[in-house]
Amino acid sequence: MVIETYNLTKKFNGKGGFENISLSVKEGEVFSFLGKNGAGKSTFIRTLLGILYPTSGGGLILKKPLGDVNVRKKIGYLPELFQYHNWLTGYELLFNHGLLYKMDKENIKKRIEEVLNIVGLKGHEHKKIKEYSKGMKQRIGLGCAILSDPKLLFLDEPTSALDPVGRKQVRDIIFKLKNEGKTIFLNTHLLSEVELVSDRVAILDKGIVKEVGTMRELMNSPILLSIGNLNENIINELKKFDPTLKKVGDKIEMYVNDDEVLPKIAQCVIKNEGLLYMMKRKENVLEELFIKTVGEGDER
Ligand SMILES: Nc1ncnc2c1ncn2[C@@H]1O[C@H](COP(=O)(O)OP(=O)(O)OP(=O)(O)O)[C@@H](O)[C@H]1O
Repeated sequence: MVIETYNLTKKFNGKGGFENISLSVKEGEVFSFLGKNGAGKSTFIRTLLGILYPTSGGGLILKKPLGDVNVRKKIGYLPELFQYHNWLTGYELLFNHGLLYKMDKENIKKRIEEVLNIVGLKGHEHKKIKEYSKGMKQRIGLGCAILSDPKLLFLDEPTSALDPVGRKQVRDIIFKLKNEGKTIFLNTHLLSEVELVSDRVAILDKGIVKEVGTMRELMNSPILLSIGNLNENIINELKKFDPTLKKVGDKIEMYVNDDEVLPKIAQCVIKNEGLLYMMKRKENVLEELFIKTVGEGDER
């Protein structure tokens, strides 16, 4: 495991923060922490990084106790609302970041070239950051986070402030990093991001983990089929797969939860000369689960 926590709790004078979080993150996975504003996501990352001292409980990062100074060099962190040094060029920002990591100068120069390609800023590195768009600023922030080639990356709301194009660019970088074998811990409140990039998700509500699982476990999304050219035989046979199937116009609509039955349904449709008009997963399942879990009330 790359991250393990045991009943980890951080409170501020008994309030806010998060409590009793026990979870583990495997090497190479994208693990997303999903929660409303104020749920405790940033406090959790900051506690894992050793910036905040836990109130109780503990954990391991890259097999070392939280706060271990040597581990910090192997971790990349893109904080929420990263403060950019607007007067520097992208290149200068990356270079200074490398010096902070105590990398040697030749290595920094070599790594900057790689990082500029990964974050898609090659050709823009000598512009001042004040001339960068929001998306470019977020990508140079990501560049800083990956400069030391860390095994583990913490990204705190990396796409919240971006337009759809900027979001896609950041998402593509996350995929690239995942393909390189990095482990990524992502904080977000954007459900669409979670659906697209995560292997596993935890839903955090007022500091408490309410759900955790793979996307498939959490979404367990039924599949909707619409079938026409009906006769009594086909309806009776399809009822075995979904006893609650409904007639809608001249077609039937039915739901199944298990992909394994799809070939059997296909055989039944073909045998009875039915016509398959639609087959799709039910949408917004994660949104429904999220709202059910955290409620529609205001943040705390
Ligand atoms: N330094 C602090 N002192 C006191 N309370 C704090 C401190 N930092 C966070 N909190 C409180 O802890 C709770 C969790 O805050 P946190 O910033 O971790 O939430 P979040 O899920 O990251 O939200 P957001 O998406 O708005 O950043 C909030 O109630 C917040 O007010």
